[in-house]
Amino acid sequence: MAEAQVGDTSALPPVLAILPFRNKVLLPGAIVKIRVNVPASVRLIEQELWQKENKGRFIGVLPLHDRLEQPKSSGSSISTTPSPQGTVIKAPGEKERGEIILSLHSNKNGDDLIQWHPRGVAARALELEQKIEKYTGRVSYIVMLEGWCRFGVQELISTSSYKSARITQLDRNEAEIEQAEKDPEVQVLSRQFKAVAGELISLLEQKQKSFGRTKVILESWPAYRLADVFVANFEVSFEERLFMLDAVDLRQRLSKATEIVTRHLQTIKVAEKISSKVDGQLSKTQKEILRHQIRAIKEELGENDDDEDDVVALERKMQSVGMPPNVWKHAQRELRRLRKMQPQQPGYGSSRTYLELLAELPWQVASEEREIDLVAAQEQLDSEHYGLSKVKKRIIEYLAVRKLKPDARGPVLCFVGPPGVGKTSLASSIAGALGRKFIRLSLGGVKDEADIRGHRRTYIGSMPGRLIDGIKRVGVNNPVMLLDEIDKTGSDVRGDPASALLEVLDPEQNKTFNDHYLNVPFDVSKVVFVATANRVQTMPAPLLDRMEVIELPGYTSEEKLRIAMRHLIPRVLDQHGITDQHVQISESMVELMISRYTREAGVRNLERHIAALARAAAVKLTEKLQVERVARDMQPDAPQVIDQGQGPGGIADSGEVELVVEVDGHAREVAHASVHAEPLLVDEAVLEVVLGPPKFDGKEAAERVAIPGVAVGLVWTAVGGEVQFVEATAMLGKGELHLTGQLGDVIKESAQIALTWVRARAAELKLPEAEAGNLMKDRDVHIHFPAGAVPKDGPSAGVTLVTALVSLFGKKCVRADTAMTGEMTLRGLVLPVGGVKDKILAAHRCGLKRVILPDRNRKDLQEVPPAILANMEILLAKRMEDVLHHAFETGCPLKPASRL
Ligand SMILES: Nc1ncnc2c1ncn2[C@@H]1O[C@H](COP(=O)(O)OP(=O)(O)OP(=O)(O)O)[C@@H](O)[C@H]1O
Repeated sequence: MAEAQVGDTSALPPVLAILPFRNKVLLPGAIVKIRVNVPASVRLIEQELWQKENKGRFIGVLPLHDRLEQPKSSGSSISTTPSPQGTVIKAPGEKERGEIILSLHSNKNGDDLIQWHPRGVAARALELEQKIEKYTGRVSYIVMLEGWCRFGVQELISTSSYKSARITQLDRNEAEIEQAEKDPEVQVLSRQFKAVAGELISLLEQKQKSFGRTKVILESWPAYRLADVFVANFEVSFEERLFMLDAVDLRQRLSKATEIVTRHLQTIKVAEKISSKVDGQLSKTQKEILRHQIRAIKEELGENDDDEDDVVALERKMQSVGMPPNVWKHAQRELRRLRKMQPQQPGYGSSRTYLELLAELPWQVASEEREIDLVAAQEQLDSEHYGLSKVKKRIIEYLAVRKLKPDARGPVLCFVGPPGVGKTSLASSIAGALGRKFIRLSLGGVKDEADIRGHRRTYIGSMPGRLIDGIKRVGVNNPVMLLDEIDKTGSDVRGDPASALLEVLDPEQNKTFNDHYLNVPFDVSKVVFVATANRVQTMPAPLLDRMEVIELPGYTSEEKLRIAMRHLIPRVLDQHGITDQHVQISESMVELMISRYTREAGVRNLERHIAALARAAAVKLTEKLQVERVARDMQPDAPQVIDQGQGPGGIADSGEVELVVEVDGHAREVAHASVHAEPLLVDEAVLEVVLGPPKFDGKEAAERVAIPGVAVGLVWTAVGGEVQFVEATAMLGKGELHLTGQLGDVIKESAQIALTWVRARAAELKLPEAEAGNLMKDRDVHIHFPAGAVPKDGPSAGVTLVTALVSLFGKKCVRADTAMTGEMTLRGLVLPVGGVKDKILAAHRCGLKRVILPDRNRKDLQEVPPAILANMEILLAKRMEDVLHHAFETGCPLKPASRL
């Protein structure tokens, strides 16, 4: 026999024992688990279900209302029949559905009104479990009930134990259902219901991933049965459940179920939306809570740094600096990143430093440019610098152009000259004349492009380049920026700094200068660039091309004297807090300092020596102050007034009547002592004490060339010209040439040429016979360039080498006041050399009076200050014979080749 299915009404008895469901409804197909402990119901379960022979028996589950209002329906009728077993309540006829059977159900107060619903559901027990309380022995049951089919109550019979009802079966039999399902309306409604039910299942499946079985049921079960099951499983009101229970008509049931399921679906969707929002809010709140906790922990540990507040302050600062919009966007992105990080997190520090840089850069801040006053500028230049009239003229021209066209894209001024000639201070005077801030970037030794352009932030320890760093330090975007020692940048594997400089100096590109660290463009077009270099030869051509070179030659002794008297001494004394009342340096002493203590093109060392004298005077003054203090301390009885002549020692002579001991006592004490301190009178002895014995005495050349074999040459270095001695000596040997003094290849070759030339002309030069012979065969020649630690190279030592060798073998001394320079060919031609002006200045500094130059360097003499030319004898030579003719003290064996 086929097993009965839910809804199958064939096995239903006409009378069912009634289990009341208070305010609850069991629907067909639904499964509920209930605990039964009300005595009447317990008896029902025992008698109807617990007995073995009753297995599979149906009971009726009938909803029971609590204190419902009296139904308004006039058609409702209550019929209660007292019987020996109890009261019989007559239900209305089957047609009058929805009416309620009222019953008086007495509780303790005896006044509860309860109402039986006229329709219920027959149910079977799927599981049954008896529970007996341990102490009281009370019996209860756990019953799992399955709703089977709807019934209508015809008559409710109250017995002493529990109620039962005469019923009529309501759900249709199979044939009727088949018929009903053919109704197009039912079909549409079924489809609609299944569609929303399917949607609901899919949604729930996404959330719980365990609705596989439900889907199968959805596909295989008829819609009208599913409707009951779905509604049974939702939280719907009692009234709606009752409605479903009453909905025997399939159309009614399906449309109500569709409505309920749709509503449920909407509720789930809205709930999801809300919950996702709430989730977000929650996580924000959680973050806030975490932040509070971290702060509390830090406070507890005594590390209360208000990082968050700092970030807010940083943001505010960034807002106020007026970044361009694209930079501000970029900064905000970075700020968001920073906010997400903990201060301990790697990367926090670097991100913060980066943002601080963005906040500190002067995006909008500029020095207020004042109207350029050319007269004032000229006065300022004159007051700060002696001489240099050509340079000053060019600067004034430059300023004039800027005055007419402030954004003029003129070439970058580049001051070229030896150290200490005032390149840096001229640049700062330009800044003063323009009314702009001044910043100096030292580029000496910069080999890495990243030094100019910065390291990308991916590198650990990355930094902005010097340019951006300088702009940050100076705090304005239009300073005068000095690119100091621009010739000392060199390129290697780390890139070419010069190419980065090109971008900086190019007016087309520097509007959007891109520092690798900064990673956003910065406009450096308003910066006025000025460069300095010691020499132009080493500068890359494209860089040089963008500059206007202004040469600053070294100073003559006379100029140095003027500079010292007018500028250096007053400035240095002021820097040391003293005046010319404390130290007196006469012109003759400055001259001594220039000639005996310095050998430089500029005035840097001279300034240093003056500073040493100023320090000595300061010490003297301080000592005097101390003496006065000791003296005062020794007079406890005279705290207010020191009478003239009463005080011990120096105080008695001071003529002072006031003892100063107030708040600003020190300043007044200094002033007091100042007036009466003996000035330090600088004389030769003081110079020796303070500066040490003279480094140069002017006799050096005379002493060194006193032996044959020594000649004085002139060389050129990056820091200007220098005097260089060449020493040659001969000894028994195999005719070899030895060279020492850290010489380069070119200078070694020059020595070889010189020796060959002398050997070839031994007879012509009338060198002593024996010497000439030995020179050819068994003599080794050693040529040494003193200052062996300094590398030397270049061709211009040629004539000096020949002169030294001729002196050696001719046993004649070279004139002590003569220096020479020039490259020499094997045939004896003297070729021009570079750096003539610097070389002549060097000779002048060393007290040499005569300079022998290649004839073809004649034009270079125009560059030499006339004051120097006036004091020196310049001799020009076309051939080696001319040089030798000029060089020797006691006449040269060779006749000069040309008339000079
Ligand atoms: N013509 C001058 N008049 C007054 N002072 C001068 C003059 N020339 C140089 N000085 C002073 O000499 C000192 C050195 O000058 P500065 O530093 O400008 O030299 P520099 O040429 O820039 O040297 P470097 O190449 O080493 O940087 C400064 O104190 C400067 O004021």
